[in-house]
Amino acid sequence: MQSIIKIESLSKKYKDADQFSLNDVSLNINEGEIFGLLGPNGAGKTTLISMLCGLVKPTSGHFTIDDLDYQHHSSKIKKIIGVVPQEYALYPTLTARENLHYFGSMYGLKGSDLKDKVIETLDLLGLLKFADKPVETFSGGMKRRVNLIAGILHKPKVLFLDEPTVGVDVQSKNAIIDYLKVLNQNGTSIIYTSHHLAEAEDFCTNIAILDRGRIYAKGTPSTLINSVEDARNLEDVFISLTGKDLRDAI
Ligand SMILES: Nc1ncnc2c1ncn2[C@@H]1O[C@H](COP(=O)(O)OP(=O)(O)OP(=O)(O)O)[C@@H](O)[C@H]1O
Repeated sequence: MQSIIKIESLSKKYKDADQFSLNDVSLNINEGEIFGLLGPNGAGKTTLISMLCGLVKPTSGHFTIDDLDYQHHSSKIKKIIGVVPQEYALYPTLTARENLHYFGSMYGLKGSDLKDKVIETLDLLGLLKFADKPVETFSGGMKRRVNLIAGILHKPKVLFLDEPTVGVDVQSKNAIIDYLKVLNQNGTSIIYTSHHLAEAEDFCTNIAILDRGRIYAKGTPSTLINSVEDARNLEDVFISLTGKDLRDAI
């Protein structure tokens, strides 16, 4: 299988921080995968995704996306990736349609291509009848779905999602996961973070468990479960690897 992302010894130490938030991480992600980055609060998941999306500069190390070196081809990389951030990246007073036309045009879409794509995806995610309502009137689950559409209008080859189902009800979660599965079947490689271990167990083809800026384990969900004695599910693996201590820190 062909690698879509190759990460070599990637590290990040934020300005004025005492410790590395990501420490010497190396990882290969294959084309066509749904790859889950799991870990406790503060493990380094957002830091890793933010570096891969070009939002945070690595302190050291190297990575390529679709064989494009991030140091020399960042603008080419930006064209082939989609990013769905943890925080809503939407204009609250604009309608869903206006928000999506704005984000689509930023990716170079225009005319009937953009108009039709917005209608099609709003419909697929159950939002077409709310297309002309301001996003500030939407529930959390509806905002999450618009946030997702904003990241995929340009049909990215690689899609990064940071906790795409946080704070939503089961119905919205299922709509989001089902839509992501369709995107993946149509050729988009997916890298996502989540705290929903049962969701990740069902959804991901491969998983890396991070803690304290390092990768503790990686493999398919079933390989990881079989590698830990008496583990019944991914949550047992997670607790066995990362322990029960709270990760409160400021
Ligand atoms: N801009 C920043 N400046 C300084 N430290 C930061 C910054 N962003 C994150 N950190 C620190 O880096 C570490 C990793 O944070 P990160 O947000 O990547 O973890 P995470 O696994 O995504 O956590 P969560 O599950 O809570 O979202 C934490 O200790 C955090 O406090």
